[in-house]
Amino acid sequence: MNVLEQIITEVRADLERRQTETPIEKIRERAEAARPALDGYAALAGGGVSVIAEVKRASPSKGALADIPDPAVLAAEYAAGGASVISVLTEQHYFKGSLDDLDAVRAKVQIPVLRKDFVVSPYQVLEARAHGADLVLLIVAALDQDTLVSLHERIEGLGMTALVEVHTEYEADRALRAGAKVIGVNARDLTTLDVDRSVFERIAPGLPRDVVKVAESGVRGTRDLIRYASAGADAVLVGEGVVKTKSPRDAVAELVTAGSHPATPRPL
Ligand SMILES: O=P(O)(O)OC[C@@H](O)[C@@H](O)c1c[nH]c2ccccc12
Repeated sequence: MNVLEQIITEVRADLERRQTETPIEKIRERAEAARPALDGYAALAGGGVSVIAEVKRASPSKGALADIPDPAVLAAEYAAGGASVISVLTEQHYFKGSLDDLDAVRAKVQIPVLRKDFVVSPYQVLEARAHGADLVLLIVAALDQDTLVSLHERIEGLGMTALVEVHTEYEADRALRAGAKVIGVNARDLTTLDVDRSVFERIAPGLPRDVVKVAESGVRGTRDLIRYASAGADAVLVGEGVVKTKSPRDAVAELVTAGSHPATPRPL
């Protein structure tokens, strides 16, 4: 089994436990009672390169990254630094996240929040909405085409935005066929965990204009952001590069500034 398959195996076991504890009807009720989702597409499509800042305690490639005793405090720092969206990892074994983290962040910030997990079932989509998510990650490599299409429909049907993650041209084609309007190109291969930033440069130019293009992984500073921006990125998703800094707010602000359009010259 590769890393992605290992993670998915545990995610399915966790999911089964939650499903026996809380029936889907209950989660559906909570999803319907939640405040309507914010517009994730609009948040990312705005001028310049938007920054999605991630609450990430650990990863399978790096192990522990940051303690993050209070994810709400970190998310507020990101928002103050100018992040457009906050990404919250909710996978518990490899990333040390939880739905409690999602709740805490949701209660704190006014900007859209992404549920970052290995979503394989409609139950997880309803859960995301019930916990206030505005965007949900779908990883093409983890899903067959029919499941991808149906999960994508459910996300959009609940008023949320799907961030559809790809790593190859073939996966990008599958994402487009599923109707993806926001596509994340992950520089990290989830089966080997290797990072290759040129993957974005290969795939992004082939995507339609109106698709929001998100460069995921490998942004360590403004140089990486500028490289992704010149290859057509509308947004970057940053985890390690912002969780590990002394001031996450300043780190995000620096990226936001580097990604903003050069000021239009004033007419004399
Ligand atoms: O920490 P980085 O290199 O900035 O990466 C962030 C993000 O792209 C990464 O966390 C990620 C991208 N796709 C995922 C899917 C599942 C879990 C995590 C991810």
